[in-house]
Amino acid sequence: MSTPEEPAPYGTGPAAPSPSAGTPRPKRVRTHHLREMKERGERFSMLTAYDQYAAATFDEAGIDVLLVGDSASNNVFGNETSLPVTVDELIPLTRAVSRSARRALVVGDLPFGSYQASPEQAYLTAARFMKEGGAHCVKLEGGVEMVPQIERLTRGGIPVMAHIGFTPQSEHALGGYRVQGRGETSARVLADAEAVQGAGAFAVVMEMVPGDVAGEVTRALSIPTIGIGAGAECDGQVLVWQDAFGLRTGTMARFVKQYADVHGVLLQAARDYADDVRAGTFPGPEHTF
Ligand SMILES: Nc1nc(=O)c2c([nH]1)NC[C@@H]1CN(c3ccc(C(=O)N[C@@H](CCC(=O)O)C(=O)O)cc3)CN21
Ligand SMILES: CC(C)C(=O)C(=O)O
Ligand SMILES: [Mg+2]
Repeated sequence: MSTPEEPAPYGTGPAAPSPSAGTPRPKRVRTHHLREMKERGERFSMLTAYDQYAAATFDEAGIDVLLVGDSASNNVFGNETSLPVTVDELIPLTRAVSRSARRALVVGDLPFGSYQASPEQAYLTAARFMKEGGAHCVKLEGGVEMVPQIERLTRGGIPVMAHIGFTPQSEHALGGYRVQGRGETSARVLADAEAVQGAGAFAVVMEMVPGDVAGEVTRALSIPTIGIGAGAECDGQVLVWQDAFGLRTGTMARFVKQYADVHGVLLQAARDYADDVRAGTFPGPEHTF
């Protein structure tokens, strides 16, 4: 009698080969290390990663935290916003990243609709990211209103990174891509930050918050803050890698710095290959059996 084939559970297969395969495993970054870095005044870096080679390369480069962002909705699946991406779509990407990162802390980003309804919904979703995706912790968007969810996950052994300021999953409620916490609304950002810390979050992302407000929040909190469009006073920084390394083209948010032109490199490589095939110069004798 044959049993239906089940996927191998996370961590049972051989590790995917990486550029650093064969060298001893570096010490894993853990949530408490980020807090210790804050206490020592050391900055840390976080990037998105959605697949094996990005994860292995960023890990080798010493990026401390890899976020399997719900921004995969735009940057992997081609949607216009982060709203349509599902848990079932994100979990295989999370698994690819957690299998490929040797040192970095891997964060699973809970997508829209998978945790807002209740603390129980949040726990069941987050547990899937940990069990099936191999994530070391999860991220969710929201401040004061997410306290019950953060408390539930934390009590259940799931470390939580919060995300306040501009929260893309609420872009329709917030009225578009807008800086949050200007003027008198800065009190809201500080209240959200203190609420998520009080609920047990180990870190908090602040997105599109004025630099002085982000600085004030960073000094007020004992947990590390991670900025994206939140100035230089945060304890860490995060960017979407396709933005920072120039795979994505077109208009970029002001907070993006472009470190490379991956789009240009890929475009030229693909053109050269197409030209070679058309001209009959690839494959050569050295590529032929
Ligand atoms: N590729 C990518 N990069 C991101 O940073 C990102 C995603 N995708 N997907 C999910 C969210 C959406 N995010 C966005 C998207 C656009 C702006 C933007 O256009 N900002 C403008 C307007 C700011 C304002 O009006 O004050 C800017 O100039 O920064 C910001 C954040 C951040 N996240
Ligand atoms: C931009 C970061 C913070 C994010 O949440 C994502 O990429 O999904
Ligand atoms: Mg996100």
